[in-house]
Amino acid sequence: MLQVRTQTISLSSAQWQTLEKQALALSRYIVFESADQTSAWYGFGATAICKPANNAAGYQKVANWLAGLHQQMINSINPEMLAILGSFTFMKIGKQQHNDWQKLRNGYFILPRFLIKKTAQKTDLIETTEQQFATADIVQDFKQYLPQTKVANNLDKLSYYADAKTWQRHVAEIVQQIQGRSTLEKVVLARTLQVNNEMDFDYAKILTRLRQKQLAVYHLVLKVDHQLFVSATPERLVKLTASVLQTAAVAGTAPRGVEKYQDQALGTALLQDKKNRSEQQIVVAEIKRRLTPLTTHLEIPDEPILLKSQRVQHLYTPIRAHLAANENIFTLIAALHPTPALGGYPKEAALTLIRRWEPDFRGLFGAPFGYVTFAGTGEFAVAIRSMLIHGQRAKLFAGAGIVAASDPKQEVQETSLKFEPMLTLLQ
Ligand SMILES: C=C(O[C@@H]1C=C(C(=O)O)C=C[C@H]1O)C(=O)O
Repeated sequence: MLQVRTQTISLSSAQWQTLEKQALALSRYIVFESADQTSAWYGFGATAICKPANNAAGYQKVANWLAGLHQQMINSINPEMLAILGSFTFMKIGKQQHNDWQKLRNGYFILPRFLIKKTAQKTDLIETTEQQFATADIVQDFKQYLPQTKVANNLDKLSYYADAKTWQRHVAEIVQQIQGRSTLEKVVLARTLQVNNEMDFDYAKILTRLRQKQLAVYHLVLKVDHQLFVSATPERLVKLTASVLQTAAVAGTAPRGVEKYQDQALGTALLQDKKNRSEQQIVVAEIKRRLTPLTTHLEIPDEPILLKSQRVQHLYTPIRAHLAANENIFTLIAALHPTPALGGYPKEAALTLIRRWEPDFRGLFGAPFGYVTFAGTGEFAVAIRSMLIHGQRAKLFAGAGIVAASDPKQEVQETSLKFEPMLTLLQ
């Protein structure tokens, strides 16, 4: 049996800061803040957990788990008020490469013990339990549940390690393969930057900087035991409200300009650049092909526009459609992930090259991270601009789309730029 209750609450920003410090002392804490910053979910602790396993059956496993939770629910609440949150993995890969990701290696979904749902209008606290509620008062229960924390005052002393030379050679190898194989068009290759600290990283400070420094992007956080995964991504995989879905083709990258005129010039050049346009067109065409059997009223604009975040801008095509009967958010994710924005084209050939040439297992990097309500609505972002931290070590991930016309040196620069959102949270 599953018991649920909710209450509208109000939290000052000072109370929120204290609350998040306490949350980070829990063994599980999860955050999904939408890119427009008008809605957010926060999950504290866990009433139930599902590890999807990193293969295609994982989507169905989470769908079944959610349906089972729904059946056990004995009281009736608005099903939009209750959600599971979590992440799938980027892809299936050999066992030995899972080490770094520990409990996250197969993906991780949580029915939180307490949830906070924030919208522009109100903030709600939601409690779930498989037992009886501890007290009659939900706020009292929440306070008792949160651990008391000691405040760490860590002075960071950082060192960096990235093997950009080797990666550049791998990019050159892939460019050659694409040029030599008429069927292979694009491969997204990622690299990592390791940042070591003399002290443990201060997780609360990192999340404070995430809100201060990374604007107009999704904020994704998943803490399990001592590991913290963080992403500040501009990229939506899918949002489903009632029966309307929204997704996007995001690919092709240019820096932001310091001055407005520079920024506009860089944006215009990106919109006119043949290599970047073809990189992005591959994504648009493939999303269209994959969504056609699952949807009706598919709307795709002819021309991309620009999607700007703090340090980079991308070519961006917003896509809308109506969901066909019998489809749901899980079948959408299964069809869409990974789009050629993160995998490549054709998908299987690209994934084979990623397995062969990437030094690190992607884990949750580039994976679908999001929430699904008990009404079946929800949203998943693509967890790029992300890192995995464990105590004194942080591993940052960044990838770039490689096509026949790619210059390996430029791809190194592009991925360096894509490390910055996470670097600014550490420095
Ligand atoms: C893979 C990343 O980004 C993706 C690749 C892009 C590109 O190749 O231009 C642009 C946006 C994202 O779809 C990343 O940021 O790590």
